[in-house]
Amino acid sequence: MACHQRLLHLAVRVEPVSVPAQDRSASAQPRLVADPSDNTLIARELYRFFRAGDEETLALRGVSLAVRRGETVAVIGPSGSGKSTLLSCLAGLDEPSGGEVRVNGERISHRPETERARLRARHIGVLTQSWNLVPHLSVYDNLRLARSAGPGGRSSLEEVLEQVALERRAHALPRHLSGGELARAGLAVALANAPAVLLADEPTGELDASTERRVLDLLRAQAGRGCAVLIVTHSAEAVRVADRVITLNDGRVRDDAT
Ligand SMILES: Nc1ncnc2c1ncn2[C@@H]1O[C@H](COP(=O)(O)OP(=O)(O)OP(=O)(O)O)[C@@H](O)[C@H]1O
Repeated sequence: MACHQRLLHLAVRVEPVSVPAQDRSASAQPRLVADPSDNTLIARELYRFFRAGDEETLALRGVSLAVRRGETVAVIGPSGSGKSTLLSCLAGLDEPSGGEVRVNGERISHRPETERARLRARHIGVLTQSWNLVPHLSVYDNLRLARSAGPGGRSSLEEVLEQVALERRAHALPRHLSGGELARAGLAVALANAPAVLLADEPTGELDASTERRVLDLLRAQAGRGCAVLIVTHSAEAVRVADRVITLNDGRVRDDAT
């Protein structure tokens, strides 16, 4: 069998099944808690195979994890270890080749893209370094747009802006914001629909130390409000504030409890 066929075979052979914890290796074992409803975000045995021309990569090799309500988890690992691929699969932005992702009890993987987008809008806030801001809209209008795409939330948009201490910049355009303000505006957009899960990909990469700390504090505060927060990061500070650290290596999990 050609190499890519072997990899694809391996990837699609993995069934999205519930494997008893004792049957899994310690490294792949999701941290399932006694009350399964506390596991807001669950990934089981995720595989992701890429082929670009002759180049074939198995970016995720059986990644399992769970994040509870109110928990902040940092995902670290060397460049190319699969962190962003994992986040994309968790967010339903990408489809795993095998395995499954559940958010708030609903399966988000292996569904049509429109269905994944609907589930993401309902359950997940995503924060990336591009901040997901429409450049010609004010911070407030960006927030309004994000809310119109989802189920809304109990807080008013003004309250969401207060949560990230940006109420005074509500009418500013993104290009007039500082780096820290941009990060907080991106966070406000991610929070527009009161998500149960907040996924952040290198949210503090470009920020100075004190701004970074402020953004991390805001992410942790969301966990304090009951969100399950997962941060992909290279930042030692993010690792320090996390309740738990998951290390990826070559597409596999090594779970280091902190
Ligand atoms: N769309 C794609 N097509 C082909 N290969 C991809 C694609 N996306 C990711 N990969 C490969 O999958 C592997 C994991 O990439 P990923 O971006 O997830 O790593 P990462 O840990 O986030 O890296 P970094 O810390 O540098 O951002 C890498 O070998 C990468 O080249």
